[in-house]
Amino acid sequence: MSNQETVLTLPSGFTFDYTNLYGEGRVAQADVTAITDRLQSAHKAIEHMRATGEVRGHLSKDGVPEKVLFSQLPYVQDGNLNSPESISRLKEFGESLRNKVDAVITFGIGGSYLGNKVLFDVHCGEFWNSKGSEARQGYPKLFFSGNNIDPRRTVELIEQIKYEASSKLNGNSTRPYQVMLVVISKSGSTLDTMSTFMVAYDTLKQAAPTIEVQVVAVTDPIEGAQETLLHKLAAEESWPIFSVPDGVGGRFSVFSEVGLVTAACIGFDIDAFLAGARSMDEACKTEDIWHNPALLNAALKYLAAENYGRDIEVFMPYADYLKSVAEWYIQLLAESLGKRNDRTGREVYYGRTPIVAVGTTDMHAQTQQHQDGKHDKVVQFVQIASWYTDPVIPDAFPTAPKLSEIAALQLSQALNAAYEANAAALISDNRFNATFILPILGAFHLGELLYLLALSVAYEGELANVDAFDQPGVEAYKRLLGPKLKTLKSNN
Ligand SMILES: O=P(O)(O)OC[C@H]1O[C@H](O)[C@H](O)[C@@H](O)[C@@H]1O
Repeated sequence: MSNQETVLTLPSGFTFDYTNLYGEGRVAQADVTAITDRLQSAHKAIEHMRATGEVRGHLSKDGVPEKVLFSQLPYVQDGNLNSPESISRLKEFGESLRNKVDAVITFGIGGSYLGNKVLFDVHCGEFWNSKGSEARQGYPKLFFSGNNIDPRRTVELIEQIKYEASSKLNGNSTRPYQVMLVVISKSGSTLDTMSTFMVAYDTLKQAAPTIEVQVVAVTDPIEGAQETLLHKLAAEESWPIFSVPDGVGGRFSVFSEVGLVTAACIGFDIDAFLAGARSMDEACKTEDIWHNPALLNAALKYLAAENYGRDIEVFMPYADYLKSVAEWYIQLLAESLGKRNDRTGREVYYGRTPIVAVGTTDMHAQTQQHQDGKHDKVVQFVQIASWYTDPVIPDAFPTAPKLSEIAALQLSQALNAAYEANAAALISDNRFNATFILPILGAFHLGELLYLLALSVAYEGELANVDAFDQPGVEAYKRLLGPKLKTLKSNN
């Protein structure tokens, strides 16, 4: 098989290069041919999911049939979860913060955090909060909390906000420092999120009049007997509410108001992001596996695990600001596919253990294991084809020949050479790897990438016959944790 046939490039330029995953000694043509019928059934099942929201065998936490609606999110239409009206409301919300709100703290964990962090990293980078308001185009600083119950960081974040509110950093402003707490929880009562939120809310409220606190809630909008605690609280306190819609699990919610609220707070291009997701969804409507990136990715990873024992997936972008995509993917892969039972109830212990890595960073840390450890991994690279800024390495020390050797190269050339060398070294010992290539690092291609991965696990759930949309395993510790907290409180 020639190289050309193992690279799938979409009209947008988004590319899936699976040269080092498919062919002689790798996942073979015969492996794919052997599951032709199952690929077709998987495709039909996903078409059915798109059209109706129904996924065979999927039950909610309460054991009742539940729709799966994430594939509707890229389509902004009246009557859809994302409608022209809801998107306008988000944009107006974002605009209303400009030059008015100094800092936003979003509280959330799992699906209520990971996607938001991706949008923040890609749009804002590392230094957003150190920039002046003008460089942020009037959008607020943005901090994350609730992603752990860490006492030290929680206190340090609050101290930082108080420090920022001091007149020195507040541009000697006479008005109070405006802080917006965005509390995100689908279930509305997650310990990590709510405990840190309550600490911050209470402490920052006490800093009045130097600090003024507003709260926005993002939660399941359902009312009545099943209303979430956060929804009830928001209604009582008159906090604005955005929705984590029914049928959209946390790990798929970056395309819903969960991710889009954060996007609005920082001026991230919501339209381009959803357009990218939409464009990927369109590309994945063909049943021809060789032209459908999500089906192809799912099939190759499934076969690599089942037929070749490659049941660890190292997700390794060559870009600092995509590390959070790897972290987001951890939850997506682990909660969707890590299943004890298949849909018939048979014990299968399915799934691939996800690992976060970053190139080139982890070439100096993990690569030893990838190259010489067990043959049990697929390394999934992500590469950026073209960078907005790309300095040339200067010949700063001409008397040092070793350094002069790399002078005149652009940083991206050095980065790409390192990636290519890593991929080639791995495959030279039959260590499976594949690469997603984004033409540039921006909202559209990010939407393509995240949506591809989300749809891919939906396909793989079908191939492995597991429910990709539940997470019963996380209930085990929760059943122990609740009583533990009660005992602690009664002993205090
Ligand atoms: O959004 P929340 O209801 O607060 O849930 C946050 C997270 O909680 C649990 O850990 C679930 O396993 C995750 O799927 C979820 O994303």
